[in-house]
Amino acid sequence: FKRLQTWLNNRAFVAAHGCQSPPRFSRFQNILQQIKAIKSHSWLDMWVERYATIAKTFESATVSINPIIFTIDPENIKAILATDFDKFELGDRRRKLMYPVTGPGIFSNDGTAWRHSRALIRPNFTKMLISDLSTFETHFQHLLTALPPADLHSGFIEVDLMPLFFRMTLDSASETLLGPTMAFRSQLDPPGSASLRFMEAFDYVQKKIHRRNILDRGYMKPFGLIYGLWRATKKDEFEEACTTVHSILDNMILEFLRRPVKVLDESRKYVFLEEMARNTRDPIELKSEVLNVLMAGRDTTAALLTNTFFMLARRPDLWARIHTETEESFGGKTPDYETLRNMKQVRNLLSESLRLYPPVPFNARTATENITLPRGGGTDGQSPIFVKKGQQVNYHVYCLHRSPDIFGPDADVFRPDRWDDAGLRPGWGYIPFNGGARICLGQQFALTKASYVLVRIMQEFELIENRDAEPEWKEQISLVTKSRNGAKVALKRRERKN
Ligand code: HEM
Repeated sequence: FKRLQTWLNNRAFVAAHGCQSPPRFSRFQNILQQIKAIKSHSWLDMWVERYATIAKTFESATVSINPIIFTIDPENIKAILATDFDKFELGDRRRKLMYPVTGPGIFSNDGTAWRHSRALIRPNFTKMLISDLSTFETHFQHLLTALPPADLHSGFIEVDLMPLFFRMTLDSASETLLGPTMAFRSQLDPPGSASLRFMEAFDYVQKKIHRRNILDRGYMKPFGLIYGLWRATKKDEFEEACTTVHSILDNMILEFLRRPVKVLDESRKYVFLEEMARNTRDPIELKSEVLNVLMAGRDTTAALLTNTFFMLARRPDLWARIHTETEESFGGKTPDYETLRNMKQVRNLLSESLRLYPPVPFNARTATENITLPRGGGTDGQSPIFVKKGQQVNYHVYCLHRSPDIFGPDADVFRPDRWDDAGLRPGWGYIPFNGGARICLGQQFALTKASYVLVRIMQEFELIENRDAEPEWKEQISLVTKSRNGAKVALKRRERKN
C-alpha cells in the first residue's frame, strides 16, 4: 500500500510540474558498451558519443536497480550544484567509497557535518596560498634531484614526469598540511620509509576503490557478498593499505598534539594542522580532515601537471610560447605570486588542459526529495524532468567540456588561444573545479602550484621532446583521472650565463 501511495504521489508531482520523460537507454546495451570501453580505455569517449547520439540528458541503468539520470546540460548542472543545492547530496555511494580511506570529512560529508567541515577548513585556504611559494620551490628542487642523468651524447634527460609530479604533490601537500618537520619526502626517502609506505598505500587504495565499490551496488550485492566471504579467507590488501595510511597519520597527529600549542604568529610559515587545531583537538577529526584535503588536492594537481606536459611534449609551438612568456616575466628570477597570476599564456594553457582533460571527469549527486531538473524531457528535450527522491544524477564534466555548442566546432581540439576570445563565456559549461556551494576550495592553490612548476621547468629546460609512441591521450581512471601513459618526455637543460 505504501508503494502504491508513493507511486501516486510521484505521478501527481510529475503532472503538477509538467515533467516529461527523458530518452531511455537500454540497461543491457549500457553494460555491454561500458565493459568494452573500459577494456579499450575509451570509457570517457564512449560517453561523449552517447551524449551526441542519444541526448544531452537521458536515463539508463547499469548494476543499479533504479535508473540513473545522465546529463551534460549546463542548466541541469546549475540546478544540481547551485539553485537546488539543498535538495541534492553526495549520498551513501560517496560515503561508502571514501570512508574506509579518509574517514568523514569535507570531501565525503553531507548536510550539517559538511557545513561544519567547510567552516573549519575554509579560512585556511587564503593563508595557504600566499605563504606557500617557498614550499613549492623546495619540492621542485627535490624533483630536479630525482631526475635521471642526461644522456652523454644528446644531453637529453629521458623521464616519465608523472611519478615525479605525484611524489612532488604528495610532499608539498603534506608540508602545507602537516608542517615541514612531519612532511613526507617521497622524492628523496629510501624504499621502506614512512613516506614511501604511505604513498604506495595511498595510491593503491585509490586505484582499487571503484572496483571495490561496484560490488556493493544494486544487482551486484549478492556477488559482493560471495566475494566478501571468499576474501575473508585471504589477506585483504585494500584494508591493509587503509591501515597503513591511517596508522602513519595517527602517529603524526598524536606527536603533533603532544607538542605545546604555538602562539599565533603571522610571520611564521602557515601549517594547516596548526590552524585547525585552534578549533579542535580531536585526533580523529584532525586526521580525517587532513586525509580528506590530501585526497582532494594531491592527485588532482599532479594529474593536471601530467596532462599538461603530455600536451606540451607534442606541441613545440605551445612550449615556445610559454618559454617566451616565462623569460619576459621572470628571466632567471624565482617566480612571485602576483606575476604568476597574470601570465596569460600559462593561464590559457592550464584552462585548456582542465577543459579537455579534467582530473575529475564525472561526478554524481543523489536527490534528497522529489524534485525537477529544468531540461531534458519530451521529444525536444526542453521540458522539465522528474527526479525521484533517492535517484542518482550523474554529470560528465569531460563530455560537457567537449560540447560544440559551448566551445565551437573545434571543441575537441587542444587550442589554448580559445580562452582569449571575449565571446567565450561557458558559465556552467566549464566546471573543472565544480561550482556552487561545494566549489573546490583549493582552486587557486592548485593553479598557483601548477603555474609555478610550469614556469620553473621552463626556466630550467630549454627543450622538450616526446618519448611516447602513443599519439593520443588515453584515460587512466581511478579516483582522479590522468594520462594512462603518463608524460614520457626528454628534457634538455638550459645554460644560463648569469
Ligand atoms: C587541478 C586541481 C584540482 C581539481 C581539478 C579539483 C577539483 C575539485 C572538484 C571537481 C571538487 C568537487 C568534488 C565534489 O563536490 O564532488 C573539488 C572539491 C574540493 N577540493 Fe579540489 N581540485 C583540485 C585541487 C585541489 C587542491 C590543491 C585542494 C587542497 C589543497 C583541493 C581541495 C578541495 C576540497 C577541500 C574540496 C571539497 C569542497 C567541499 O565539498 O566543500 N582541491 N575539487
